[in-house]
Amino acid sequence: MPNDLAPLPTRDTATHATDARLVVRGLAKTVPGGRELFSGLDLAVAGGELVAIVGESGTGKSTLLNILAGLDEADRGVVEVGGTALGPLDETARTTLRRELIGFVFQAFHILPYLTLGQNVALPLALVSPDATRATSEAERLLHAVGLGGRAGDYARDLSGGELQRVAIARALVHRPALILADEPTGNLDPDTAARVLELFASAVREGGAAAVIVTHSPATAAVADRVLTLTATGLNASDD
Ligand SMILES: Nc1ncnc2c1ncn2[C@@H]1O[C@H](COP(=O)(O)OP(=O)(O)OP(=O)(O)O)[C@@H](O)[C@H]1O
Repeated sequence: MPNDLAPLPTRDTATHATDARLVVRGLAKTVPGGRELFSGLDLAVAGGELVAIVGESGTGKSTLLNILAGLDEADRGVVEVGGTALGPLDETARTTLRRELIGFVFQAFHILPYLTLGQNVALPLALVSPDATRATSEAERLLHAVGLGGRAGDYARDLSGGELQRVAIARALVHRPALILADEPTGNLDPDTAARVLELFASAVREGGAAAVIVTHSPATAAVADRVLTLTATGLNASDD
């Protein structure tokens, strides 16, 4: 599949020893009340690699995803996406980076109810590419892939929770982001649909060369990942199973 999106920002080779699309170093976060969610967390995710993060409720998985997205701040540490450190960026530059380099499947990143499914899915690509025809056709292709072929003209306000989740997955993939962040991406789907959508998600990540981080409680979702890491107060640990 062609990819004529803008090139990733130039990498500072002096500080990047790997080809990781996502690099996290020494991340620390203490929440009000004094509880430490993580202390000195390190993570590198390569292009085409899918990492699942699991862990008990309240260990900070969603908070970590928000920090990786530049939506929340760590107390210490560095997050680099596509070779660019988020910390020094102002809010405008962070928004631009998020738009160009990150695809989200978050509950909070709502599908817009008064746009059609096609418009919702095309939006991230339309924002970074002048080729509206391509954005429309890519959106239709991805809607078909998530089982919503022929529904591009329907309004998002009329969809079920599981249908909306599939639209969110299509929307996260459409602009071929460097990094895909997903929070329980199949949480509202029946097992068969979840398996199909996960398969699409995993092959889009591998073929498109994105780095993907998925937070999940679902063993079936974790099973498609290349690495499963468990978040505890001491950091991210490789899972035994
Ligand atoms: N800004 C904040 N102020 C106070 N507490 C916070 C803040 N952000 C996160 N927390 C707390 O940090 C903990 C981690 O929350 P988070 O939602 O990241 O956990 P999680 O591992 O994703 O949990 P779950 O699996 O239940 O979704 C929770 O106890 C939450 O209340």
